[in-house]
Amino acid sequence: MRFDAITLFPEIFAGITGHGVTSRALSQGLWSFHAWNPRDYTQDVHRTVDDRPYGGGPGMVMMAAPLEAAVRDVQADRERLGQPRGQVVLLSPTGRRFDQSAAAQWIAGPGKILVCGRYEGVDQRFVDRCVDEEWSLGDFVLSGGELAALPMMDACVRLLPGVLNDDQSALQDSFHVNLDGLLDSPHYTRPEIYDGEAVPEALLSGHHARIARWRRDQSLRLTLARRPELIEQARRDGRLDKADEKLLLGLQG
Ligand SMILES: NC(=O)c1ccc(N[C@@H]2CC[C@@H](O)C2)nc1
Repeated sequence: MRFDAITLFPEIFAGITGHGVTSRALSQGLWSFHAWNPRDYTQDVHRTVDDRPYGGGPGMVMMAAPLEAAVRDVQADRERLGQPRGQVVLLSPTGRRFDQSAAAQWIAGPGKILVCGRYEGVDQRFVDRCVDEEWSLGDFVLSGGELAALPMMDACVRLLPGVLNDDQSALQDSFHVNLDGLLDSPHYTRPEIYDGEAVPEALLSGHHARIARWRRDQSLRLTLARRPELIEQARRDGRLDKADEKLLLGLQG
């Protein structure tokens, strides 16, 4: 999977290219990353990438020309390497909401070209001419598209075969956040007694079926309390078994 980022601050991407499982996966060739700075595609001595908004208003807007020139260079680079084109994505609060199923869809494709805006936004003519999709991390405003692109890239890379091996954090079900779309159960590690607080006895039993049942019950309780709609979704998808339904019946009364 190849990710390209059009960004004024390539160093931000060190957050995933330089640390942790995503960094190791990069060095193993499980994915690739290239940053392209619009400032490198300016013609003037001041390397201008932004200007004041027509119609007035606060702040600055990113100009179309440097952004388009960068996107065209990415596409030419992919073509030169015989790689598929890849969709141009603008990170924006007005975009479609990213989630785990979006990550699963993204990794099925050739890899996105992520346009990371700064200031108040980007010239609409660039959007009309070059952008295929707009995606949002959530209903909030960030200082730059990079801060939405990073988590999306991380969620995708973790799903690639070979990135998370079996004994790392629980294998991700490709459709939902944690094991089959329920919220994760609580985690504990040494010491067994922490400031007088013990680890739940089930987890010390060494009885795998009992441990799995305890974790499942914890997930169901937490999901019912915080995200009941995920219970409904699991029920519709037929992912709740009889023991699950029995527990839920007891909780919901
Ligand atoms: N919720 C999000 O995913 C999101 C994405 C981008 C963003 N800010 C950038 C800065 C200027 C404009 O290009 C958009 N804020 C929020």
